[in-house]
Amino acid sequence: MSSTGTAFDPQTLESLLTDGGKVLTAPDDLASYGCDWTRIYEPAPIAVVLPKSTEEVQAIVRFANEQHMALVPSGGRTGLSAGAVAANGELVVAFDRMNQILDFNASDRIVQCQAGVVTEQLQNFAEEQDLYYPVDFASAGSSQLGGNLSTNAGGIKVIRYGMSRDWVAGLKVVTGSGEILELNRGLEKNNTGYDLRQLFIGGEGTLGFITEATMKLTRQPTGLTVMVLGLNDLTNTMDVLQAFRNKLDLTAYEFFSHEAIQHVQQHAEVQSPFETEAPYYALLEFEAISDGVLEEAMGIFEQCVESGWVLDGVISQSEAQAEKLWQLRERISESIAPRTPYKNDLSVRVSRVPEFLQEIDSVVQKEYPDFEIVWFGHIGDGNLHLNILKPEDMEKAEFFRRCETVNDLVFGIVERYEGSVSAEHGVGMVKKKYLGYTKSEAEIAVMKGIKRVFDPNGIMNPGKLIDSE
Ligand SMILES: O=C(O)CC[C@@H](O)C(=O)O
Ligand SMILES: [Zn+2]
Repeated sequence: MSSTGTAFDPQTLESLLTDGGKVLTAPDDLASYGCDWTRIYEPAPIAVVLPKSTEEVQAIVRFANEQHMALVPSGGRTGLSAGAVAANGELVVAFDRMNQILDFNASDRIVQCQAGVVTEQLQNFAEEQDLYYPVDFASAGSSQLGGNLSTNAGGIKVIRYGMSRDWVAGLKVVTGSGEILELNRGLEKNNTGYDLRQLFIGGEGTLGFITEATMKLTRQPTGLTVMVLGLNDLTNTMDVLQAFRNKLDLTAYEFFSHEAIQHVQQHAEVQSPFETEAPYYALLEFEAISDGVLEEAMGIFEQCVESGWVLDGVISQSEAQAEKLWQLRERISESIAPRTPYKNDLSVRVSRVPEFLQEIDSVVQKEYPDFEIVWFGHIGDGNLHLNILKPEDMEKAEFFRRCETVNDLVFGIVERYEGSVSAEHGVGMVKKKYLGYTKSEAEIAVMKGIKRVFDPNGIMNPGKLIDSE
């Protein structure tokens, strides 16, 4: 289903919004609410509806079923796989007005949020309670919880804290058939059969929409200290990771190329970490809870230099310095955005990263001799972001066509290494046709069966993740 079956009347829809939600139809609103950060597809929604409550979402879903109308959920619109793009006359359900923190329980250490709560809002709330919400990424200032959960967002602290999924104590959802389900209700232990909450996390809104989430919080980290190391070889990154990981609990282990830093520096005032120029860099973070931990870290650093893996390094002496060093990594994506990058978000098991990296790198060097390649990623989780930048004088369509001709080679390697074609960005429209490189036919058939149970009329975010038939 791609568009409304009968003539759509915004007023009829608005009359169902009894808690103060509203409907927008102005061209500017359609353009901004109908797309995400992918910019591949032209937004073309029929309207945008901004509900205020779960009951209003339920009314919208029931209305859409009656009208045979497709719905697309919209959060902070920071997605990179076109999971929240409305390009086919759909009704966008935007969660901006469902942005309340509803409840907090200090002894359970859980906080109940509406789906439109912004990641940073939750992080700040946790801090006010002297606690910590550890899922973090560069788009934390605009991404919303509902979108984070629908894509099971990861980010820069996964090595220590896991993905969004690991922090969900409960969910309230409206299914595609218009039922409200309350899943898990904040329980730590609940072995009563299928955990339906997990289907909605990473489900990209194809089964139903998350309207509320009860999130776990943890203790705040102390003495976070950042090291940036210059490396002379891609594969040394893993030797360095192992050396540090054997002795320290890292809270992050990221890597990026010299080209990535150059883009950040052209885009913003961010200093080089040190004078020695290195082809690749690793950024690692740990809690320096004592002088002993710092000494240990310095000792490992020296060993890495002696082994010839590390060319130079810097360690933060204050929170402000740590934040500056993080900018080198966190601002990469925004700095290359104007070059309309073709994105790959690949993962393999950590032990297989060195070989995998080398194979992918040699295919990429051979197949894209005239394109600029930017490597970076959460390498401590086996997650690589490979961005191919569009030459300024090439048409967008021609550029994407050329990049797609190499996909079978790249994803063929991913398949051989039993990796994933989408580590943390979801599938959406962009990666849908490549799902078979990571999931078997039997798995995809089961997914389609599940979709039919929750969304019998196929109105929930159609065309994303899997096809209904
Ligand atoms: O732009 C990208 O390819 C990655 C974006 C984000 O996941 C990051 O790690 O910065
Ligand atoms: Zn990432």
